[in-house]
Amino acid sequence: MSAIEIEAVTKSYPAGRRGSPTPALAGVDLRVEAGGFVSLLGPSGCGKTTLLKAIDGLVPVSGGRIGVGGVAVSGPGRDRAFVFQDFRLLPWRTVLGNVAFPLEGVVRSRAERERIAAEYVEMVGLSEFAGHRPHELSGGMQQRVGIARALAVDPQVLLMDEPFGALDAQTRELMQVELLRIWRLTGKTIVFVTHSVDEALFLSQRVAVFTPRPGRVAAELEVPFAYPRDEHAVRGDPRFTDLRQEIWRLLKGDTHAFSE
Ligand SMILES: Nc1ncnc2c1ncn2[C@@H]1O[C@H](COP(=O)(O)OP(=O)(O)OP(=O)(O)O)[C@@H](O)[C@H]1O
Repeated sequence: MSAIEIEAVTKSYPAGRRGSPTPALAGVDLRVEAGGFVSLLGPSGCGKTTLLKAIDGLVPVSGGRIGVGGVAVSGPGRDRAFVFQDFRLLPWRTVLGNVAFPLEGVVRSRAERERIAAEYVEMVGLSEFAGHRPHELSGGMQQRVGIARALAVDPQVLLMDEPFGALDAQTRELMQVELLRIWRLTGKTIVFVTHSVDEALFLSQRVAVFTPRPGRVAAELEVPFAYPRDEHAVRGDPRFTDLRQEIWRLLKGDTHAFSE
């Protein structure tokens, strides 16, 4: 069964006081199977974040339909959680307090909230830092907190918007390996927005390449490497090079790929 079904989704942002409406999405069709890992790649401004927010129910679509777990999305819900590029942690709260935050209003007992939060803090390898505040952590550690916070409500779907975009190259690679470990451990469905072709190919089972704005899916490519993936083996595989070239060809606007 598909966890996420996106059918003919369009989105146009209303005109500001002087401008005209901005068409952001122009008929997106995409399915993500339960437990699947799909990356969205596309030129800047093609509507990737808009689509992710629409799946989260933060942005209403103008047309078409989005279903999650067989239910039409009409607003945010605990079956979906968002991971932001800029972490968005509460600076006055500890690591444990940040991860426990989304459980407020869901789990009555504070002790129980902290028990659940501690479980996810451990999952992302930060138990030692549970009492630290965000400013005492590196960027990679802060994003681990962001991931633990997203997992804390036990969502079906993780929506990740360039989550490693603000990290240095070495930390980014470590976080990619870490994310695959967590994905395999939890079985979540992941939709992952990135600007990095290599990151999309290393992480996901499928890559959806978008057209320039207003975006729609120009092509979907299956990534054939078995998990657990070894970075050096993947990068050294001739199929990696072929897929990489194919994606770059699409991103550079191969007219045939972008025509109807
Ligand atoms: N709240 C908004 N109001 C008006 N226009 C918006 C709003 N949010 C996004 N847009 C416009 O919609 C289009 C798609 O934006 P979006 O952020 O979804 O693209 P993106 O593919 O995620 O871009 P990037 O890769 O640069 O992050 C852009 O032209 C953007 O200016």
